[in-house]
Amino acid sequence: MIVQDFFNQLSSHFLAKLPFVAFRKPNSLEVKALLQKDAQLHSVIDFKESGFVFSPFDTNKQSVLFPLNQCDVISLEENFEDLDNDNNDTIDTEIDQKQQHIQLIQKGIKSIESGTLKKVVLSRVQIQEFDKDIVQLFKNLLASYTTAMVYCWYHPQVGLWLGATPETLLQVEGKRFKTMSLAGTQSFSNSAEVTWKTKELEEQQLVTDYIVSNLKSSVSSLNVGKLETVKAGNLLHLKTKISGLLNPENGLLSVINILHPTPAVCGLPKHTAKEFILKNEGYNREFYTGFLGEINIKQSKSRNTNRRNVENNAYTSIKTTSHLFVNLRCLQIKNNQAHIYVGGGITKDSVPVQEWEETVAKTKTVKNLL
Ligand SMILES: C=C(O[C@H]1C=CC=C(C(=O)O)[C@@H]1O)C(=O)O
Repeated sequence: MIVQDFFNQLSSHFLAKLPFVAFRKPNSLEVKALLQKDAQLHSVIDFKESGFVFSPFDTNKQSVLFPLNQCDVISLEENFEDLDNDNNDTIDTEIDQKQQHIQLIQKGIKSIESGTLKKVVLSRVQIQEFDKDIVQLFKNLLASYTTAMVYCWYHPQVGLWLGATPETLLQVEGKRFKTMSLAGTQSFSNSAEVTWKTKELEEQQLVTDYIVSNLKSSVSSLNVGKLETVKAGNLLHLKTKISGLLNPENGLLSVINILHPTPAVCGLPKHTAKEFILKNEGYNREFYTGFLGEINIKQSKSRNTNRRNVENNAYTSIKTTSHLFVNLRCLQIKNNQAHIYVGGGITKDSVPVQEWEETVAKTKTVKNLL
């Protein structure tokens, strides 16, 4: 498909107030869009549906589905130029927000010191004027973040969200699954030498341990990779890849229930942290730190694509795949304003002002493109 046609279709769908999602998975050239044919709001019932899911942080609330059989699917292969948007290095001067967020972090630390809470991820929303073209903003995200899941999601009854997230929640192909423990943040300073402090190493280890111990009884051949440093925009994170085979009795829903929300976006113990967040953050996260992506998509896989082995091409198999991402580094556009959502993991060793600065650095992922 021609680039201009693809984006024109997104624009007309948006103008017609019809639901759509356009996205590009990490390190891929394919930008795909599901254009729902009518404006109906579909909910996910049991994660056995096929289509694109958009789920909130609070799973007591509704997860939205764009059912594959109700959508036109279009796609595009394009190498978007890396624009390197390091300009616009604005310093956040919202003093009220700063004091308020620091107080929230201090409350979190106090609660960790005096109770059962080990870690809590505390966040805020930063609002700024926005009156530009949505499709252009999506193109800028595509050009800037080639290793992230970049998306633009719209439903007239729910809202308009865009983001460039570095975090996979769950990838399933047949019985094979992959997930990751992603936590700990520092700014990227162009140096090959990266050192991590104990606070970040421990914060990320808590996430890895949680995922591994909770998945153990539902999977086999569990493999925990080496600790890596990964770059996401202007930030670095610690990451551990985790993979294995799902036990036959475990469907997508049961694994999502184990993983979401992970201590990378909620905390530990999960329920105490979630309660603390819902009671103290003072705003509604909505879909920030929820998850999004395709579920139960049938894909044909050729076992051998070597042309000399033509007879092997007969062994093409159909696999069901799902790929869900945690909704981070995202924003919502409402009434000509951009609502940018950012947070960070708080532990007993957190320094409130540094945690504030981390959230400021995280806003830049999307703020620099507005
Ligand atoms: C909650 C966010 O990031 C999570 C993912 C990576 C690193 C994080 C951290 O260092 O705190 C967070 O756990 C966010 O970006 O809003």
